[in-house]
Parts: sequence; C-alpha cells; structure tokens
Amino acid sequence: MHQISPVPFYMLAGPLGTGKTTLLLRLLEYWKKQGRTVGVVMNESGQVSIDGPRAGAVAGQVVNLAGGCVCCDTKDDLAWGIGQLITDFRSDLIVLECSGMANPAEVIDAVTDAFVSRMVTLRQTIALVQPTADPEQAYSDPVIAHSLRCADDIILNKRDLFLSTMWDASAKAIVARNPYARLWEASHARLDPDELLRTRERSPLHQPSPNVTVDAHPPSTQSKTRAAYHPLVMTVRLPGPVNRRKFLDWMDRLPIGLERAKGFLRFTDDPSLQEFQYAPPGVSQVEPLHLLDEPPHAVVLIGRNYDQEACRTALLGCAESPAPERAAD
Ligand SMILES: Nc1nc2c(ncn2[C@@H]2O[C@H](COP(=O)(O)OP(=O)(O)OP(=O)(O)O)[C@@H](O)[C@H]2O)c(=O)[nH]1
Repeated sequence: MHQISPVPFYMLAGPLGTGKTTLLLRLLEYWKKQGRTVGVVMNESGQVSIDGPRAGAVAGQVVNLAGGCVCCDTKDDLAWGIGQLITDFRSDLIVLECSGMANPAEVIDAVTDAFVSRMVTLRQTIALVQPTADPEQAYSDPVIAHSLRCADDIILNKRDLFLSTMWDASAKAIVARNPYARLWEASHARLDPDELLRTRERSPLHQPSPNVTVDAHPPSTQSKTRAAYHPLVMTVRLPGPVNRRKFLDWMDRLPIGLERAKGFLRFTDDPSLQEFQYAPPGVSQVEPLHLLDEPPHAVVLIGRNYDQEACRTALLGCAESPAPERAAD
C-alpha cells in the first residue's frame, strides 16, 4: 500500500474580520513562488463561501467547509477535506482558515487525533486579532481567548485603524494571556513570510492538552449543538443584479449589532463582479474584483442583537425587480 508521510498543516484562527483571509492570500503567493502544492481548507459560517473563491484564484485547490463552524458543525468534514487534498490533489502543504467563530482548541484536537495525524502534522497556529478599547473584557470572549491561548504566533493587525494607546494596551493584554507566542504587529497582515513561518520549538502550551481541549464547551463530535457563544449567521442569496444607489444606501445604514458582512454581487449599471466587505471598525466597502469562476451572488451577515429579518428585507429590496413579462401578441 502507498505510504505517505504527514504533510505540514498550518492553521489561521481568530475572530471575525481580523485579517485571516488577507494573510492567507499573502501566504499562498509566498508558497506558490516556492513551488509548493498548497491545499486550502476554507471554513466559513455562511451557506455560501465568500473567501473560498478568493483563495482559489491563488491556490491550487480549495476545499470549502461552508455552512458551519469547523469547531461545531463541520468538524468531521475536516478529516475528509484533508484526505481529499492529499490523495486527490497531492497537496504537500495544507492551510486551514478557521471561520471567525471557531474555537481553535477544538480544531487542534481534531487534527491531532490518531487518524488525521497520519495525514498532517500541525506545524503552526497563527491567530489574528485586532485591538479593542477593553482588552480585559473583549479578549475573554471564548473564540478570542482560545485563539490567543492556542497560538504559536499572534498577529495584532489593523495598525492603521487604531490609536497607540488602545494598541499598546491590547498588545500588553495579549502577552499576558500567552507569553509563549511571538507577537507581531501589522497593517493588512503585511509581514515577512520567511520570518513568520520560521519554525521554532513548540512550547507545551501549544500542544493539545487537557488545558486546551477541556473547557466549558464540550467537543461537538459528542453533541452536534452549536456553541452558545457563536453569533447568528444569515446568508442572503441575491436573485439578480442590485441597484447601486439602493445598495450603497443599505451599506450606509448597517445595524449596530452586525459584526461582519461580506459577499459577491453585481450592479445593474456595471458588468464587473463586486466584492462587498464590512469588518468594523473599518468602513463598509464594495469594490470590483476579478475571479476565475463566477461565485454565487450572496451576502453573508454575522452578528448578535440586530433585526435579521429587517436587514434581509432591506438587502433584498436592493435587487432590481425582474422586468414584467410581455404579454403574448
Ligand atoms: N484598514 C484595514 N483593513 C484591513 C486590514 N486587514 C484586513 N482589512 C480588511 O478587513 C476586512 C476583513 O479582512 P479579512 O482578511 O477578510 O478578515 P477575516 O479574518 O478573513 O474575516 P472572516 O473570515 O470573515 O472572519 C477586509 O475588507 C480587509 O481588506 C488592516 O490592517 N487595515
């Protein structure tokens, strides 16, 4: 039987909208120049993958685990996705971008079990976070706390958007939570990949251990319920091109409880594909984008404490109503 050695596995973790895909695209370019055959596992919580097509434009192969969180709903699919990348696509390196709602401790647990560890060796866990006004409270959120705790490398990203006082207090709080990780500071995840990926001894904190995997949130393979700390995800499929003015109006009035939104669409007055992004505190943006394949036109909205239905109705209201059918002569 054909025996394969485990391939290196990298995990990008961290809360919603902190720059994981931005970093992933940089790493994919780097690995591509090195001649690596990279397989990407892209986990997204919406029913439609938005980041997968962007990564697919650079990487050889992307397996999308959309429609759930890799620590809850799609944990079993992770082993299948890794197996597919190795056996079908001969990937010699695999990188997983966790959904911004995933608990990386659960994912470490999944990729280091007896079965999956024959296929991959966890090489590095990189967490991306952004500063906050109240790091003590914000970094206690389960996803952030676990991301910080499990990481070998932590990137404090979005330097351009935050004042030094908030930045320094956040950096201090991060180091207090994980003094063993290397802390990087960046804008738009601009770092030297050679430096970032340079391996070093893994500290015991980074190995899967009872400290990391046993906590208030039991492994989801035992219970298929979603972790209670996850925000709500809504995917709105657009029936056709949208009216530019109405969509820009909608973008200007996004509800406060919305934590992340992204999607692909077309305007009625422009043939280009458009990418929509909203990751507070940044402003919402819609920009033309070129992809190899046409992605589904949809917007994924993630948040807590906002009127989902009102948001969906307003978004669908941007779609041009189809021209009335002409009566037969
Ligand atoms: N101003 C600013 N924007 C950034 C920076 N890094 C990323 N962004 C933008 O923030 C948005 C979210 O970035 P992504 O890389 O998609 O973040 P993510 O962590 O993959 O998002 P999710 O997968 O949805 O959790 C995009 O519009 C990025 O262009 C940064 O350092 N500064």
